Amino acid sequence: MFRTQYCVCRCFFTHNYFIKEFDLHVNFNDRTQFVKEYSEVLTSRGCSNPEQLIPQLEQEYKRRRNLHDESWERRQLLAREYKPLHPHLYTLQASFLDPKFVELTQVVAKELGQTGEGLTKHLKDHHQRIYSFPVFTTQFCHALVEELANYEQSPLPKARPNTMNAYGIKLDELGFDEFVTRLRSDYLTPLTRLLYPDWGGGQLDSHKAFIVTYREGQDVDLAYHYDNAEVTLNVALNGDYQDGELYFGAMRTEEDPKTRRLGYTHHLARGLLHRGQQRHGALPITEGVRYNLIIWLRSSSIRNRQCPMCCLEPELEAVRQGCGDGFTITNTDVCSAL
Ligand SMILES: O=C(O)CCC(=O)C(=O)O
Ligand SMILES: [Fe+2]
Repeated sequence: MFRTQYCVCRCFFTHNYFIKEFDLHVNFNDRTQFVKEYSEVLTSRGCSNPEQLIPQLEQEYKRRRNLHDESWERRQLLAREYKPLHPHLYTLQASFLDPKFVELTQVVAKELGQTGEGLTKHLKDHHQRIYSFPVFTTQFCHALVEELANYEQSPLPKARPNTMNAYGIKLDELGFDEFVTRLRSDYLTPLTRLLYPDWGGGQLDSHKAFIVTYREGQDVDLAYHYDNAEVTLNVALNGDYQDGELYFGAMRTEEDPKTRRLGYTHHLARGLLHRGQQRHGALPITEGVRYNLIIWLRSSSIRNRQCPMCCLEPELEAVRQGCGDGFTITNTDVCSAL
């Protein structure tokens, strides 16, 4: 018997620590390495004493070490204690989806190909392999935002969605795991198989799904970055805010001239697909609150060969619960083989 275990790459514990005040990603092994490697650049960005940043880096290390176990515990707690405002939202139904999205995925699944009318009618090509299309009905988006606000206002614990966005909601913890898995396998995979075959688009086997929120007094923008994903879906869940556009640059492995950025304005209920390794960021909102659903779509067939964060062959560490960062190892299960 073979057993697949989900893993993280060990670089998660040492790489890509984001220092928001100085808009800098750093690697952190220990004090000496950090001071030696980053003092100069931090000083040039106005940091008077780089050593003062060490406690926050040590705290982030601890958060990362305990992340998967603590996340699993929060998930159990929320399942017991959280009272959903709209319980029906938690099971994906075709009626939540824009009929144009359903048609689009059916056209693609039937392999009518790139020239099929349903494809060109509903899928907008923004160049650089970035595509947008309708995803949900506006009624569904309104109800989901009400649900999210209900949870935000509850006294129950909330985790930051990822290492850069400090505010938002991890959807697996709130009970949306089945929902996102069905969305991924029944609707998104036909599209990603066609559009990103070279990024494992036909072999997506896990995801990390979260809501990012931007509001005055919390995060209002997001620094330029790449995702821990092969392909990313980003859906706008509301429209009552000002500004907050996305901008895209070059792929992570390519030179990135600042002059060649592609802008994108979110539209309520519309989704955007892009390669996770294409650099992007979000400009500040100037009014209101912005809620977006982000799904980092992952393919172990791609990432088991090269980690998208350290760019090396991943050094795997199994997680006890959940899907880790979507890497896998397959073990022979000795007990069941006996
Ligand atoms: O703010 C957005 O719409 C983009 C968020 C994003 O890029 C991310 O969370 O990885
Ligand atoms: Fe991103």
